[in-house]
Amino acid sequence: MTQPASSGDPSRNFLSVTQARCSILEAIEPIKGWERVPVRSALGRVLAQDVVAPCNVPAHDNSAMDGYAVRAADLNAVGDTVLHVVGTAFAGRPFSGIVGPAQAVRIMTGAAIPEGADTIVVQEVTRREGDQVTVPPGQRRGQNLRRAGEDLALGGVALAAGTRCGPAELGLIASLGCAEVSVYRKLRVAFFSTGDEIASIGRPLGPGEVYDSNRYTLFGALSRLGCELIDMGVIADNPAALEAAFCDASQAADVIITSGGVSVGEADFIREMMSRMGEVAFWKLAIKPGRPMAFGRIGNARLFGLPGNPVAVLVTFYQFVQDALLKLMGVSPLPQANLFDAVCTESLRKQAGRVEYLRGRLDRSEGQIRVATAGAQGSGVLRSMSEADCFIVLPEDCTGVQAGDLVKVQAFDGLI
Ligand SMILES: Nc1nc2c(c(=O)[nH]1)N[C@H]1C(S)=C(S)[C@@H](COP(=O)(O)OP(=O)(O)OC[C@H]3O[C@@H](n4cnc5c(N)ncnc54)[C@H](O)[C@@H]3O)O[C@H]1N2
Ligand code: MOO
Repeated sequence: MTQPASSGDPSRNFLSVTQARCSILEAIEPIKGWERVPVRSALGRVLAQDVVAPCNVPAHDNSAMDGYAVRAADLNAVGDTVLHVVGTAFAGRPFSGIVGPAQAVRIMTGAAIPEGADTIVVQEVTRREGDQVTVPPGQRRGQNLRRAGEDLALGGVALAAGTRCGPAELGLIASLGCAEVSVYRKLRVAFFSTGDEIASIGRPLGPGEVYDSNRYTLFGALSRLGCELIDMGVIADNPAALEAAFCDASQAADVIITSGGVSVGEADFIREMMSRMGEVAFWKLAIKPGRPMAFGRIGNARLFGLPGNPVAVLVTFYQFVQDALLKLMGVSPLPQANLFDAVCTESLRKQAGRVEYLRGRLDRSEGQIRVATAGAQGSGVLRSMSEADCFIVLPEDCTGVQAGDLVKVQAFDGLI
């Protein structure tokens, strides 16, 4: 899809947030390369192949409780049963004999169920005298047993390709005895800031300059995703330097992310350069902040030209770029947007025709989820972004909110 040139009417040619998300996700496929890595190195990585269980987990029937392994057929339905204790089974040190009629084996949690036994009686209800144990009525055949393969069955898919590995997945892979897994190679992301006024940290600001914060927010967001970063620094509003940067980035990276220069100002020629060197599918969105955001490609590299305003960078990153990167990294299915209702404690002005993302703070006290804005909402105000714990998401058709109205919020937990 290529967005038509502006007709001069500012309300036209703005792509909706939903359309933009869909066309970005439709346009990209997971990268192809993968590698074998040791289990611990798989943290945060995406499985490129199913992990098929090479054994049962647990490997053998075992006891879920400390107690006695018995034969249900021996137990009296109404009165007590006295059994002869013939041995002990520890976790890792099984009882090697067979439990015969009227016999029991002392057993610990995790120990293999001895042959002949089919039921575990929990220690607390029994009475032990010498080598005899008294079992009360009311036991159920098969109780307190963990069956071989009840967690993961031999030959079954323990983890599907596309799963992003967290702590539970590392443990699960280890529980199968696997030392290595196949994961997609790391996504290579090149990023740079643009603008003559952008100064790198470490030197005093010149007249009219601002310190580059976008490369640091992007560094943080991309590092969390586990991308291989190619930080290309700050590129001035100079066509030759920009062209060289795009050329290098498109050869080295799967994805190029820039900030600044995508609006309509006289030094905003990033977008034109992107179109000349590659292809820009669209660049004007019905969103605030983040209205000028270019999506396209240069060569084989996907391209996200984010706006310069620091909060617009973060909003567009989390609403469009992050899921696109996850899809490229092989994640399937993509995480669901964590949207829920909250009572807005203040009135908010809103212009129809665009989705607005306000920085909010949630209050979950007193049995109700409430939200208020987290300070000044200008697109350059990073402080309120840092103090926020959610976005308040006001849909396109909303024309304002009264205090006490329900609004949709998107918590930063799991998103940022
Ligand atoms: N006539 C119009 N002007 C603007 C429009 C518009 O539609 N018509 N859109 C506004 C919106 S919305 C945004 S967002 C900005 C985005 O413009 P650019 O992507 O061209 O961004 P710049 O002009 O380069 O910078 C905007 C702002 O952000 C500061 N900035 C840029 N890079 C960084 C950085 N790496 N670290 C910190 N701060 C940065 C820059 O100094 C500017 O203040 O355009 C509006 N204008
Ligand atoms: O959309 Mo701009 O990103 O409002 O500041």
